[in-house]
Amino acid sequence: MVEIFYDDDADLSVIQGRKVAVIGYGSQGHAHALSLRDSGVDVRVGLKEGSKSRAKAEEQGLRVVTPAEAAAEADVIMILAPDTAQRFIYAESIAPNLTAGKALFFGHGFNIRYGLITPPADVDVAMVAPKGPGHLVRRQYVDGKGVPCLIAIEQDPTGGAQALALSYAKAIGGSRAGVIKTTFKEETETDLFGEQAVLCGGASALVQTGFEVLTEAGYAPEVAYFECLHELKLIVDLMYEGGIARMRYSVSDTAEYGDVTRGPRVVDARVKEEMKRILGEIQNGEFAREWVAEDDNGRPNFTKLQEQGAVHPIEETGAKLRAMMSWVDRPITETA
Ligand SMILES: NC(=O)C1=CN([C@@H]2O[C@H](COP(=O)(O)OP(=O)(O)OC[C@H]3O[C@@H](n4cnc5c(N)ncnc54)[C@H](OP(=O)(O)O)[C@@H]3O)[C@@H](O)[C@H]2O)C=CC1
Ligand SMILES: CC[C@](O)(C(C)=O)C(=O)O
Ligand SMILES: [Mg+2]
Ligand SMILES: [Mg+2]
Repeated sequence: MVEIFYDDDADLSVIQGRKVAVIGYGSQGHAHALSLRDSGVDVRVGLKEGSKSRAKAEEQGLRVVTPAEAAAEADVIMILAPDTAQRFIYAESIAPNLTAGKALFFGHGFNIRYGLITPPADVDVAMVAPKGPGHLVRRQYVDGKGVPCLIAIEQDPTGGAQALALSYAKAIGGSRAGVIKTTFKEETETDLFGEQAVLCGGASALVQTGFEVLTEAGYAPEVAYFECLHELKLIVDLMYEGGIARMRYSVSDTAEYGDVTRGPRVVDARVKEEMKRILGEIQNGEFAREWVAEDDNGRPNFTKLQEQGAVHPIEETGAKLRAMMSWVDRPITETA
């Protein structure tokens, strides 16, 4: 059984008594820094000279210093820069300032799990990993709700790492929804699997392929868009609120019969075998090696695939239709 913690299990004063550095001000960084600040925590943002994010962080009332200055001032250092940049930031700016008794925090376990960062034994190493995109982490916090978080403790020389991680999770709203204790290994491997096979990779490929099948068969792209993308959110909202059972309760019998008889033909045994291969590449480090090398080489393949995705016909159809729905096409947070 996993351990789940809620607001009453976490003491906000622990993180309020520390100085926190948030390195990076992107999707997660802005959400953590603003919500920590709003929870009464002494927070500074670490960004390199000339950073594109600096103006936004300052406009939003945060003090911005360099990553090295932030790491020197703070005793809790949360790295929320891209996973592939973290080992360089760590070596240049954090390691020289990581004195005994400080805490090094991560929002995802990639660099620890794959041995790209090796902190000294006399610092706490922990993770607070929200299970949702950073902009929604912030939106939920502002709305008085929260995105569930995972916490993990890799090193605990002070004996206080878990209380500190729970307190941090409370400050960003995580313990309103629930904080599950895991390990760096479990978080990293499941997170990568989820985003590749189901949440991002699986879902995008399913939507694009469904749209292609309908439009190639001569159906209107607008009808195909509503059917394969727009309505997906409405269906997933029902799953989110009450599980697959609630979704099946709400759709017609005709839809439910099609679901249980045709769904397994789309996601069949071959797809499951491919998902297992993808999990294997995550577990044996092959994906991490490929991604780090791709980034080191200037991301040629990634850039090509991003460009292909951006010009997929579903994007043009979607942009036109979303412009007609003011409540759909909006910034994802006030601060984004
Ligand atoms: N995106 C998400 O919702 C989730 C992310 N995570 C994890 O959170 C971490 C952060 O991810 P995410 O928020 O997507 O990251 P982003 O790609 O949004 O981070 C961009 C930010 O990092 C800054 N940055 C980039 N390079 C450096 C550098 N060398 N020194 C200092 N700052 C730098 C950028 O500055 P500039 O503007 O100057 O380029 C920008 O402020 C990762 O570990 C990720 O796996 C976990 C859960 C969900
Ligand atoms: C699903 C993608 C994610 O893992 C996340 C938002 O949780 C990420 O790395 O961005
Ligand atoms: Mg994730
Ligand atoms: Mg992820």
